Amino acid sequence: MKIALSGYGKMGKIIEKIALDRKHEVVLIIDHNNLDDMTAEKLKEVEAEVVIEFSTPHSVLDNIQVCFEAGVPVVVGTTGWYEHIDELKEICEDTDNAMLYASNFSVGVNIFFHVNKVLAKLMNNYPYYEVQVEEIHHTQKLDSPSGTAITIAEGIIDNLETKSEWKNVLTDGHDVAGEVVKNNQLLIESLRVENVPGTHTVMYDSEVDSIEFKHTAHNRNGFALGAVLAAEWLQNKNGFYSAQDMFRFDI
Ligand SMILES: NC(=O)C1=CN([C@@H]2O[C@H](COP(=O)(O)OP(=O)(O)OC[C@H]3O[C@@H](n4cnc5c(N)ncnc54)[C@H](OP(=O)(O)O)[C@@H]3O)[C@@H](O)[C@H]2O)C=CC1
Ligand SMILES: O=C(O)C1=N[C@H](C(=O)O)C[C@H](O)C1
Repeated sequence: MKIALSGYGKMGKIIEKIALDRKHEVVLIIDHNNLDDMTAEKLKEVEAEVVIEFSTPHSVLDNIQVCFEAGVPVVVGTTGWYEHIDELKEICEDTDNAMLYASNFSVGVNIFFHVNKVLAKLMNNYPYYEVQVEEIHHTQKLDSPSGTAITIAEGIIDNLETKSEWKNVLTDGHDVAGEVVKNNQLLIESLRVENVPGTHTVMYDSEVDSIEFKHTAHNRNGFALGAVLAAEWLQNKNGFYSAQDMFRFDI
C-alpha cells in the first residue's frame, strides 16, 4: 500500500520501519518541517491509499478532516481528542469515508481491554473491593489520562454497577488520598516518569487483599505493528471503526 504518515515522532518513525518491512511504500511524511503539505491535493498527488495519523491532540482533528476531504482512509492512533468521536463518526459516515481509531493498537492491550470488562462484571458480586486505574507514561506525553486508561475506565464503568464516571488525577507520585473522589467516580491516577512507553494497572483493593491486573509495554513496537495491521485491515472498507472491530475476541 502507499502510506502517508501524519506525525513523524517516536511512533511515526517506528511505523515507517514496520511498514517498509511489510513491503509497503511510504509516499509522504508530515512533520514540523512540512506541515503545509498536509492537504487533500498533496495526498491525491502522492496517491496515498491510507494515512496513519500519530501526531498531537492539537493537530489530529484538522488532519483527519484533510483525509476525509481527499477521500483517503485514515488510521488514527493519536489520543486526547475523544470528546469529538460522535461528530467525527457522523462526518465519516455522511461522506462515505473510512476511519479506524484506537487508543492502543497493541494486541496485548486489546486482550487486556477484553479481560478488564469480564473482571469488572465479576466484581459486581464483591462490592467491598474498591477499584482504581493507574497509568504511567513518559514525561513528553501531552494528554492525561492516557487514551488507553480512558478505554479501560469505560470498560469498567459499562460493567461495574457502582461506577458511572471517571475522574483523573495527574500526580507526581504524591498520595492521592486527599483528592475528593465521589463513590460513583472511578479514579484514574496518571504518573509521568522518564522513558516509560506505557504501563496500565487496574487495582481492586479490599481490607484483606488486593487484586492487580497490569499491562506493561516494553517498547513501542506493538503499537506500531498494530497500526500498520489496521491500515491493511481498513483497505477496501468504508465506515467508522475502532480497534474492537479488528481485534475480535469471541469468548
Ligand atoms: N494508539 C496507540 O497505540 C498509541 C498512541 N500514541 C499516541 O500517538 C500520538 C503521538 O505519539 P508520539 O509519536 O509518541 O509523539 P511525538 O511527540 O514523538 O510525535 C508527534 C509528531 O507529530 C508531529 N506534529 C506536530 N504537529 C503536527 C501536525 N500538525 N501534523 C502532523 N504532525 C505533527 C510532531 O512534530 P514536532 O516534533 O516537530 O512538533 C512529531 O513528529 C500521541 O497522541 C500518543 O498518545 C502513542 C503510542 C501508541
Ligand atoms: O503517548 C504515548 O506514549 C502512548 N499513548 C497511548 C495512550 O494515550 O494510551 C498509547 C500508549 O499507552 C502510549
